[in-house]
Amino acid sequence: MPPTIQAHEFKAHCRTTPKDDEDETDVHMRSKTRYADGTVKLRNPNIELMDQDILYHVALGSESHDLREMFGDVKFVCMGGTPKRMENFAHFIMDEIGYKLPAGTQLQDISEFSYRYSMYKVGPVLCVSHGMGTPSISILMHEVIKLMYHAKCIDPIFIRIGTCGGIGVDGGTVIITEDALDGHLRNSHEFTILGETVHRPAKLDKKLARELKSLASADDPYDTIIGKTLCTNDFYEGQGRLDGAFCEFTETDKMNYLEKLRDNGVVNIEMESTIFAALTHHAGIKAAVVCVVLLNRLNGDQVNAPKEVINEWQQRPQILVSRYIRKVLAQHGQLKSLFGHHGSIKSPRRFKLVQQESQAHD
Ligand SMILES: O=P(O)(O)O[C@@H]1C[C@H](O)[C@@H](CO)O1
Ligand SMILES: O=c1cc[nH]c(=O)[nH]1
Repeated sequence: MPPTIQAHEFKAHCRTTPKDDEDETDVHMRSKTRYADGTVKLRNPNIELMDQDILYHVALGSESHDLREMFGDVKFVCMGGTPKRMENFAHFIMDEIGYKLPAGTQLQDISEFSYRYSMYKVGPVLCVSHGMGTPSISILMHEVIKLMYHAKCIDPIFIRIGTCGGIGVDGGTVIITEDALDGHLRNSHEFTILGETVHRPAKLDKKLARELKSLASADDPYDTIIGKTLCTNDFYEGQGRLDGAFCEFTETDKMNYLEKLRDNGVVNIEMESTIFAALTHHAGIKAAVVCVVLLNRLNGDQVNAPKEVINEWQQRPQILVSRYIRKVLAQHGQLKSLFGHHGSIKSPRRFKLVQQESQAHD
């Protein structure tokens, strides 16, 4: 049984959140979120007092599984909305980093029996689906951050691979988030904890964003840009769409709003970036968000690109992230088979074959 913790003790333990306008230096943050050997330290003293920690929504537990043995080598946690995208990414990254599964085995959905999220592990890369919106990704992230702690992972890097609507940006463009903004254009995420409003900075790693951008190739038949991302709690009214079940504003209101976003440097809209940035920053985890644009919202609301086109677009953030993973592994002499110089990519055609294979296994 977990120990009982008095409310005032709990508050004293947990009230480490900086105020709105405060920030923490990297050194201060590191001492809060890392042990001396670089393994993840939780900002919650209750967990280590518990006999076991059940990561219910990913169907894992600190006593039922040897989490250190299973996940201790994880360096990159890649997440995206759908189970299929993350399964495809797992197959793709396996090929890209030359990772070989033990003979006679195939990739398995580790969280299959949670019936909530999907999780695949390819050597140092964990590929997890997070569902749609803040509540879904928030639950997943608490459990995955705890997983990093139980597994004693060293300095893991989290990357969200998503889709979004563009503001003055065409479908197929890849956008790396510079700052994640909430619906009030604040660079923070608003939590309600014990009935109180708490803001945590929605900070992503700027250096990582620049590094990802540097891996875009002049030969890519699409643009890769960096900009601000608006995060909303809804796809329809929350993103100023006229085509939801309800709409109580005019097209002019909508366009004025989108123009205002553009004037504030917002280039895309999605639904997870502020919570993703806030939780990773609070955990001292380096993180980035890379999304592909499905439509230019200045031209409409409906996602009407053909399925095959959308499928090809969704591979683009994955290609960029795989270049980054390959580069880091190569720097550490951990790339099992190097094909071409680091940062080079396989052709999209080859990726398609990998996807078809994985679909054939469905
Ligand atoms: O990662 P995905 O493609 O799920 O991200 C965006 C934001 C919402 O989750 C969803 C809305 O269609 O797509
Ligand atoms: O317009 C869009 C497209 C994808 N995801 C979003 O949240 N919005």
